[in-house]
Amino acid sequence: MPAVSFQSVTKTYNTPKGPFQALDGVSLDIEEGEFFGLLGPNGAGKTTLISILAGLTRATQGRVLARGHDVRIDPAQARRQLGIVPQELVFDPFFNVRETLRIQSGYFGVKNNDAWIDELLENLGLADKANANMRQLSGGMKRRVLVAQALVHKPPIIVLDEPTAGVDVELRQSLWQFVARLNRQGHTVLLTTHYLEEAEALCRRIAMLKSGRIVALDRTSELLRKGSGSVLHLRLDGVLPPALAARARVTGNMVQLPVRDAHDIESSLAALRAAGLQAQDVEIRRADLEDVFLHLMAAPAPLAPENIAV
Ligand SMILES: Nc1ncnc2c1ncn2[C@@H]1O[C@H](COP(=O)(O)OP(=O)(O)OP(=O)(O)O)[C@@H](O)[C@H]1O
Repeated sequence: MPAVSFQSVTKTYNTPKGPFQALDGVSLDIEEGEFFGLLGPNGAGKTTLISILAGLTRATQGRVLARGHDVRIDPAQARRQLGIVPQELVFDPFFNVRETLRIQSGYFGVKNNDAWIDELLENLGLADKANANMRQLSGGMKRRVLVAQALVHKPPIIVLDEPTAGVDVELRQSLWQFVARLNRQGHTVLLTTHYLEEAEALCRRIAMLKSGRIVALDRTSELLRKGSGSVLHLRLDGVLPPALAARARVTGNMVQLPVRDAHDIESSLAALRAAGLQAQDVEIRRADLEDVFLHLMAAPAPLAPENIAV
């Protein structure tokens, strides 16, 4: 049985301008014990998908199961399987950190949970803040409490929606160490992130969403292998010829050009010379997940579900 199963999930929001389809037939199984990444640009539908899993939003069509429990038919059991770290910081300002975690424990019917609460506080660098009032904490500290809150009932499935947005390097590292440890202990992890290097380092499989559809779903290593091979990095004063500009990523005078092989490198440099341009600081690097991501996001239309390599 998969840890999470999204089955032909569709979501249409009613907006003042009329219906808006945020998800269009998303099907996806996440296996028990997987570290799974959900990537996509702003507005792709990631949070909508997670909100449906969390029971906060209703799918217009389709089914979502958490360890076999339908989030619509059996919401309490489904919710118990999940520890969800939301994107937004929402708290009751009247409690301190320990009280906040005890209340959350009680909500899930977990009693005498102080040993685990202490372990969470320790691992998330919150031990000295246990008695601090929530409103006294910095944004980064509040985010740590959100993570602790999500984990307080030792959920088999941990869902992290952009957990490292606006978080310092120290917390990022300790958070990932802790989540990786929980994953090794058997917890399933579903992560959405804009930090592609995090997804590349942590996730065994990745789904990429674009305009509410899955445009890629594969092992991270396969996505990297199928990606554009290598990338030619160079500095250029001048305007790229149109044929190269169509496939290049340009930031100021830095140009990144996906290349397949030595011949492609040679012909790209020759095209620059022919245009009277002098490339400087030329370097060839292995394509990373960001290159694959940008390549897929630049594609004109998302793939129909039946054309996706699984
Ligand atoms: N309650 C809502 N009513 C109407 N439209 C909505 C609502 N919530 C989300 N949307 C729209 O649905 C689309 C998907 O939004 P969603 O928040 O799921 O994207 P996302 O991939 O999580 O983006 P981000 O990376 O910015 O968080 C967006 O176009 C968004 O504007």
